[in-house]
Amino acid sequence: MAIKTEALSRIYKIRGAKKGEMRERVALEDINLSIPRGELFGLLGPNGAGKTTLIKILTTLLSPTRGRAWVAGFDVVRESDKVRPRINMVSGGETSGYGLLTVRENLWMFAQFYGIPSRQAHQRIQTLLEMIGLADRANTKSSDLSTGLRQKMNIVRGFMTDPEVLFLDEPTLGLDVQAAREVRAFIRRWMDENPSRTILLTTHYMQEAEELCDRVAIIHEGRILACDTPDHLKQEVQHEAIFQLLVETEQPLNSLALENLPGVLRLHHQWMNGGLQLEISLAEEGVLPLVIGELERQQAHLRSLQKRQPSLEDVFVQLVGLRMEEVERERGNGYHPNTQE
Ligand SMILES: Nc1ncnc2c1ncn2[C@@H]1O[C@H](COP(=O)(O)OP(=O)(O)OP(=O)(O)O)[C@@H](O)[C@H]1O
Repeated sequence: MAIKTEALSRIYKIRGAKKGEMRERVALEDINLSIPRGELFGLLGPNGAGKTTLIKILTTLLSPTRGRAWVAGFDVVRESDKVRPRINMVSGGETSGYGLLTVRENLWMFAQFYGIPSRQAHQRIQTLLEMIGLADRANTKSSDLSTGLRQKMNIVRGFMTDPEVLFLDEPTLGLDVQAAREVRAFIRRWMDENPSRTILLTTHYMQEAEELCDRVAIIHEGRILACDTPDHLKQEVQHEAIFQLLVETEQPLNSLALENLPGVLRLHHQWMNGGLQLEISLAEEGVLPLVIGELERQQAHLRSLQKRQPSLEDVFVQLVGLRMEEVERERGNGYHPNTQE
């Protein structure tokens, strides 16, 4: 196993409202994971689910409160000195390196920190810069790079040591569609080049988990709710018929009346492009005429109707009862600026 955890838990002590009062916040509870070598494993969950805490423990930056974890066969607490040379980590949105140095100089500096022999370092930097599409900016000061290009430099920094196990915490956070696509393609290519490489990636982008990961664990409030291949996870909701409807209406929609129709499993609605977009999960397709009838009764005019395949978002909703963005909104810390959607 590249990564293994047994009943791993982490509790933070936080100040309570009263003076001197300390409270406990459970960030991870009884996490049991077995990730074999060669797997690109995704941890999918909203902000605050415990993803970063888990990565910090596995990368020896934080101690667990209970339970044990092994990375590359070594205990992350007792043998942290053996774990560290075998791993690397990249976090989305981080700014590593010095702005005054060029891309190549920054990467060279990190190669020296990591102890990579000079000739090998030069070669790896060049190969990785070409692979990720940054070779033409090698001599640009990193402070002059856009967010996307700076993140590509960080990615090269993480991959440069050719780690046995690589941890990517939200690697495409805040990137535009094109940059995110290039970073994902780079990650997949790196994995395909060597079957013994392992990546644990965290994300709250459903599509990223679905597209990139061999297996995905859905994590919420410190617990793993489901863990399987994206296809197997989606099979759980495969029997549902999911429709996207765009309606025009002058008056507020009585969504409760729609939700209470027999056979309607879930309903989500939001204003979009001047109309109201409804996403509705039905026990079977035959329920659709009832929905359309109710919309007509409410004088909501149907502008478009589309059936769509179930996604990991539907799996999340089925497990948690809310969409991921609703969980994040409820937490009150807003939604990450999601430029990819
Ligand atoms: N140093 C800390 N002290 C107290 N509570 C913390 C600390 N770090 C994280 N937490 C809390 O632990 C829980 C899990 O946080 P964590 O950062 O691991 O989640 P996450 O899934 O990585 O989300 P994000 O993407 O927002 O970092 C949250 O409730 C968070 O507020």
